[in-house]
Amino acid sequence: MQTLHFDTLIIGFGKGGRTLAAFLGNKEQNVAVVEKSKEMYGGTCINIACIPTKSLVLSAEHATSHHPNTYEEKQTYYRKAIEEKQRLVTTLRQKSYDKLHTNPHIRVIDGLASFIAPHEVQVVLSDTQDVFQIRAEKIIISTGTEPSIPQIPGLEQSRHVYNSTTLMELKQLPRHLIVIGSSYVGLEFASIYRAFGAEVIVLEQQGVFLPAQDRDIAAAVYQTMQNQGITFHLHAKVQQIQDEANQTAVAFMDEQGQTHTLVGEAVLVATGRAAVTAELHLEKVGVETNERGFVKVDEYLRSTVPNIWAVGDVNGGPQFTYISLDDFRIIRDQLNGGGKHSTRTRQHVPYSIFISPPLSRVGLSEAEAIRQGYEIKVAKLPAAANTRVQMMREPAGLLKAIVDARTQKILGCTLYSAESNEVINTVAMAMHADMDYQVLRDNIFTHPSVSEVLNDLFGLIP
Ligand SMILES: Cc1cc2nc3c(=O)[nH]c(=O)nc-3n(C[C@H](O)[C@H](O)[C@H](O)COP(=O)(O)OP(=O)(O)OC[C@H]3O[C@@H](n4cnc5c(N)ncnc54)[C@H](O)[C@@H]3O)c2cc1C
Ligand SMILES: NC(=O)c1ccc[n+]([C@@H]2O[C@H](COP(=O)([O-])OP(=O)(O)OC[C@H]3O[C@@H](n4cnc5c(N)ncnc54)[C@H](O)[C@@H]3O)[C@@H](O)[C@H]2O)c1
Repeated sequence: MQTLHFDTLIIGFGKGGRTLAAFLGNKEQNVAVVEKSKEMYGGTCINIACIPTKSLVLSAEHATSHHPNTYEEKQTYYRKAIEEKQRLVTTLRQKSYDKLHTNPHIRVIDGLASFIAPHEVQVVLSDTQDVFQIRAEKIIISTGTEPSIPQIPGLEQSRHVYNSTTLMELKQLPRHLIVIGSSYVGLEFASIYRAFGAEVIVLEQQGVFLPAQDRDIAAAVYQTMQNQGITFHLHAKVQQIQDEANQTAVAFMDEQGQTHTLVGEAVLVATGRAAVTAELHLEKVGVETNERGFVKVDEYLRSTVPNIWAVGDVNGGPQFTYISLDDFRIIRDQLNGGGKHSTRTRQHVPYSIFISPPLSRVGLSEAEAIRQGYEIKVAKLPAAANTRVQMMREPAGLLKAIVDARTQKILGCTLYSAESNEVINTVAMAMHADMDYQVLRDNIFTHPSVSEVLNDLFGLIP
């Protein structure tokens, strides 16, 4: 069997993997990137996650602002949005491929990789099914995650059940969407499809909505989404899915043990994501995984085998593209001899759930700060206090800042407001710079802007 030799082999074309490939290629090291699907050049984010969903969020907001009346009008906006999403994804996928492909030190291989030995991987080419081996000094596992599908009778057989990838392939706007799961994926899709005009019902097995958030923030989100026409059932145990002529029936049990049946055109399963490690045959080389299949790594992302690292979702860290990118920085620092950056030095990671308006947070919630024993000062402000969001006709939302009463440092901030996905980065920067909260209270911001609300919010700290 043919064996190719490389300095570094990267399995998976995701954010961390491809950024590392470009970095090493520019240093004239020989790198192979093995990706099992041409449709996934660029990875999950570009092709089936962040980029297409956020393109749909913007298109859905545009559609809402035009108040389409009939289903046909709504359908036209939806169809155009799907086309625009596809155009964007195709462009970015090609750009991503070209960036690696045009580098003479990088070889992109379209095939499925699995381990044979700590330095050896077998590759089955996607087109021809030809098999060869790659030998590399360093190997980076960057194989990401895929939808985790619960065992529900009838789910597998149904023609109406989708995951986040397949729902976005639907060219026809479903009249009703039943969403199972109310975290990032469930809420973002509920928000998008509702804005396009579908009837949306969300089923969540937990009894608490957005359990990681303070109750006042969660209540504000719940209320706003309800006002937008989304129905929620918490404590909902989905029991069965059964197709009817052009629809499907979803039976669930409520907290009291009563069974209800919902009928709809489409069901989205948004119940989390599982590590893509089964095909790698990690057991052959002693790369250990945890009970959920994620690769076990230390703070420098080293697996249990010395020359093998894992970056991105597959290492069980937070599932965000910017974390995958930061994983690249951890590896880069090690390969450069510095090795200072690690998951332990990573701090103040912000996040946003792209509902309308987006919910963004950095640092601790009020409840977490109290649990951790801090003496705190808290400020709260309705998002509508900001003139810019009023102008944008998006006044919904609630803002909250938590400050350490002894040190005046910012412990956390939650912004449920239009543009919060941008503004939260300013707060995160202030936290990184270890600034006192008064810096945000007194900083000169442009006017009118959403960021200037930070003057008002931190000005309310007692
Ligand atoms: C619907 C949705 C929306 C999201 N929105 C956001 C967002 O707005 N912002 C954000 O930061 N994050 C978002 N995320 C999370 C983000 O997409 C992921 O954290 C990120 O893409 C993970 O990238 P990665 O580097 O781990 O690898 P991935 O990009 O997942 O790449 C892994 C690649 O490995 C390939 N592969 C797997 N096994 C093999 C094998 N054996 N051989 C060869 N190739 C293989 C796969 O085909 C895949 O292309 C979203 C996720 C979802 C599902
Ligand atoms: N804006 C973003 O950055 C963004 C957007 C989308 C996804 N993501 C990432 O993708 C990851 C996956 O997101 P997700 O929302 O799919 O998963 P998740 O793990 O965050 O949440 C899954 C939800 O489904 C519920 N659930 C599980 N099984 C259920 C069942 N049988 N019936 C009813 N409810 C059930 C859970 O209680 C939970 O609320 C997240 O970790 C996130 O980091 C990020």
